[in-house]
Amino acid sequence: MNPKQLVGEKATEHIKEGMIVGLGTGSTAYFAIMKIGEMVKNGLNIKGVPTSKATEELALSLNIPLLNISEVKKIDVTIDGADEYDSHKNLIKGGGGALLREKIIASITRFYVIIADKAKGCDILGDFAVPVEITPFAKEITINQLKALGCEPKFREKDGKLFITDNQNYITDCKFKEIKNPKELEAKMNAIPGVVENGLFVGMANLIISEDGEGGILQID
Ligand SMILES: O=C(CO)[C@H](O)[C@H](O)COP(=O)(O)O
Repeated sequence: MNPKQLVGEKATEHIKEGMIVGLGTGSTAYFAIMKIGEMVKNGLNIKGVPTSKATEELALSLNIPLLNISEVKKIDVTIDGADEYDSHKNLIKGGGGALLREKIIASITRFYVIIADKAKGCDILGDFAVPVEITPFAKEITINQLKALGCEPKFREKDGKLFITDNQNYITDCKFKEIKNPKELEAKMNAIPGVVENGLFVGMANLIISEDGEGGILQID
C-alpha cells in the first residue's frame, strides 16, 4: 500500500461515533479524508471541520457533513500532515499554504494526529523553510523584519504570481540554518506586526504516525 494511504488510514482509527473531526490539508491528509468518506458512507456519524478550501471541496464531494468554524468550540480529533517533525513532536507545516487555518484548528483540538513520511523526521527542525503567512500591506517591511531573525525569506509564487492563501494573504518561506529553539522562534516571528501566523507548530501534536519504509507503522506519542 502507498505509505501515505497506510498512515492516513491508520490515523482514522482514532475517530469514533459522534466526534467532531478536523480535516487536514495535503497529499497525506487526502488519504485520511478518503477513508473518512468511506466510513461516513458506511454509517459513521461524525462532523468534519476542514483546514482549507481544497479540503472543504474534497469533503463535500465525499458527502462528509461539515461544520462551519464559527459553530465549533472544541474538536475531538484532527488528522493532518506535516513537512518536518522532530522527536518532541514539534512540526513545520504550511507546505500547502494552509497553515493559518490548520493552526487555528489544531489549537482547539483535543487529540492532534500528524501523518507524515518517515523521511520528514529530523533531529533539529530547519531543513524545510518555515512558511510564514503575512499581510499584503507593507510586505517588504515584514520580510526585512523576518530576515533580521536570521533567515533567508522568499515570497512563495504560483504560476508566476505571488501565492495567495485562503485568507487572501501571502506566504514567505523562511529558510533558517537550524531551529534550535522552535518555541522561541515561533513567538519571535509572530511578534512581527505583519505576520499573521507561522508554520512552527510547537507542543501541539499528540501523536505522529509514519511508515517505517517496509510497510510497517511507526508512532511517536
Ligand atoms: O501543512 C500542510 C499544508 O499547509 C501539509 O499538511 C503539509 O504540507 C504536508 O503535505 P503533504 O502530506 O502533501 O506532504
